[in-house]
Amino acid sequence: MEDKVEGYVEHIIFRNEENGYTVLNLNFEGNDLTCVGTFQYVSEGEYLEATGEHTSHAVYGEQFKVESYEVKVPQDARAMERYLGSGAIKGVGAALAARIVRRFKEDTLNIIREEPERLAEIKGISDRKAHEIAGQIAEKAQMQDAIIYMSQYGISLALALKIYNQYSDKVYSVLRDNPYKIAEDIPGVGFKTADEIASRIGIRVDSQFRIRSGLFYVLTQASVNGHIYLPKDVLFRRASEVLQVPVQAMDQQLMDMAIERKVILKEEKDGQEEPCTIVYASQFYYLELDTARMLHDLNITCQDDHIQIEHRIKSIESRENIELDELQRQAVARAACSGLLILTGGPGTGKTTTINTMIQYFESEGMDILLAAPTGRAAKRMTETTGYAASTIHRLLELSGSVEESSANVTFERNQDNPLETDVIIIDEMSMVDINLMHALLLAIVPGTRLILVGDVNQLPSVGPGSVLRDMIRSNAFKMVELTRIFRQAAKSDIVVNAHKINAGESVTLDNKSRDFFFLKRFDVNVILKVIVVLIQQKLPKYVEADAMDIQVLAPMRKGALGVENLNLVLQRYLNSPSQEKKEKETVRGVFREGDKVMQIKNNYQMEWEVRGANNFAAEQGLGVFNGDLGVIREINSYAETLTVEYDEHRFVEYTFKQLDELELAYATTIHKAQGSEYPAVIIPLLGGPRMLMTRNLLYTAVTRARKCVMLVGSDVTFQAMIDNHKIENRYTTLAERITEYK
Ligand SMILES: Nc1ncnc2c1ncn2[C@@H]1O[C@H](COP(=O)(O)OP(=O)(O)OP(=O)(O)O)[C@@H](O)[C@H]1O
Repeated sequence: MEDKVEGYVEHIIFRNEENGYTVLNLNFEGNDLTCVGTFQYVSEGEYLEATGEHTSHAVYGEQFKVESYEVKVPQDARAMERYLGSGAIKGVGAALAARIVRRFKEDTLNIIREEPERLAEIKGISDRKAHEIAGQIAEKAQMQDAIIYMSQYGISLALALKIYNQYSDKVYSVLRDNPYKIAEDIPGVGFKTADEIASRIGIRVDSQFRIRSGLFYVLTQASVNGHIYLPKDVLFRRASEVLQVPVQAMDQQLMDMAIERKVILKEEKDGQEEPCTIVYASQFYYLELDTARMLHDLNITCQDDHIQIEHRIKSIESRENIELDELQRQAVARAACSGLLILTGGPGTGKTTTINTMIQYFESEGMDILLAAPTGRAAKRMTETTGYAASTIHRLLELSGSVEESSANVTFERNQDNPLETDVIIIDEMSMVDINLMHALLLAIVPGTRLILVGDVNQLPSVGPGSVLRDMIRSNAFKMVELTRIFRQAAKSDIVVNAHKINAGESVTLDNKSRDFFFLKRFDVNVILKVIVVLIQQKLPKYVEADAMDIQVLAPMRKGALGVENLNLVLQRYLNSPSQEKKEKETVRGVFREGDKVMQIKNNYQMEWEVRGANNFAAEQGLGVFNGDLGVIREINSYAETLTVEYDEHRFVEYTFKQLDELELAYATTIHKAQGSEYPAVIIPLLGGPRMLMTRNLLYTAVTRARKCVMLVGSDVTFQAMIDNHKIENRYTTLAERITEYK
């Protein structure tokens, strides 16, 4: 039976800001009642009239299930006092609320609204404060109305608050005229969300705003897949699928967007006979253009005495007791007299040895050198192999403000106004650097500084848009040394030798006579899973003298029986099975358990870590956990709602349960995620997969992640098919063209 109750919101016990589900205490004339329901907007101290049903809950006892409710303007003096003094109005506490109401009685709210200056009659309230209080009350009412208005179009409370904060009272006209604007203005809101809202509001499918927003959405989506632009016909075709609107309706809108400089249109040959129109989101066009210009400005050749350079290199060789090969020597000499140099080569071709000699060279010249790499793990490896401190590029540029990385709106303290003060900058793992990061890096480098870019162009391209290293090489505009010889030391390793074979498209002998490269032919998913467990639990740790946790499974895909998600479930079950002693935390994406291997999946420069000494004292503290960092869950505390992970070098990081979306199980990871990292042993399950994905450079990247042992498990047919699939991911980029225009 339906009932009505009314009273003040005494206390909000629980609230889900996403869907508005709320449990609160309602107080009416001294009696407390627990109410449960969906409240779009509610705050403590408000007076509610609710319709619903009295129920009895087994654990929580008497409750009122709210069907609908109305927020009432407080009518009597007591209600007003409670409302004002609830803490909802900044600067007004219970005592001040009591004084205000004592003076104005039932007229309090009317007076605040109509003649706010009269509040100043009360001791302790200045004219300014009086207006502030009135402003807050008006604002609250306005916000409440706006949220209720938005809720009729299915807009969640959390989103409604964001929208309101962006537009305040203009929210009505924005939603009525062009709801697609929210996709442009509010971070985290995409075309799809805006489109759903628009359809509920009744915006026409062929509205010009919808078409424009859809075109822009398709361009943005393309950049998520690495592209800088799209050919116009590809853009129209994809937009037509998304919007379900014929291509003919799009030309006019695209022209308008070009006039507004939201997009840039260019005629480009794009590898074809006839030039075709290509479309950039403006931001990307200028990213490439500026990057090309800055690269051009850095690319100066200094006049140096070649004989002296050779002499200096020789003395380093004799001091270090090495003999560089001709190309390595050329690389060092070129680095000495060029503003910009690219050094490439596969595994074991002597890149690190060359970098080390360059460092020695510049040091002997008294120059300052900075080393950096795109990921935390790559930077750590660079530090280990060179013996000099290397940082991430983000850290080098002193990322500020935002927790998020790799998006265009990240800001850096180091930029054109505050450039890096150094003579030489060496960047490793250049293949992973996307156009945003390259642009940011170049902004912080003044011409005259030497920039040395080191990488292996056959690795997978950057996750973010662009293919900077490949395009720079393709432009032929910069000095480059490509190391090709595999050194004797490295040639003993079949990992290195086979990686080069894979890269050259040659067959690899799979007779398991190797000491570090094995192929276990298995064709049944369950058998493969079992083999992987045995390898990690029993065989590999001893073989490579490492902990089971350091053996990394690398899979091509996330989905499927041999995808990362399923592998992690299986491996968690076997390698860290549930037990009384291990606490667990359930999340939407599965269970985390003490002892689990996990990975941080985004850069978080604000996250605190500490190295714990005796008695758990913090012996050292610092900031920053990076995308790809691997650790082990040491403690789950369900009272404090925290989960503690131990990362390399005994760094402990405490996550609140709310931050757990930054973590993922990491017994297995994708090959893409492993880029820039190395592990003592890797296991690569291979059993079919989409041709688009199963490429030569994916296999090459996976194999080159292993230091001591590669263990492939699965089908040799898939393995060979990957070697044969030399389809380099075709990215729509024009950095090479822009560079050439500067030549
Ligand atoms: N000029 C040289 N003479 C003799 N040995 C060399 C020379 N240059 C490098 N090496 C040896 O070859 C092996 C590979 O070299 P290095 O580690 O520099 O290559 P790399 O390209 O950085 O390899 P990776 O990418 O696999 O780390 C090492 O054992 C190194 O000592």
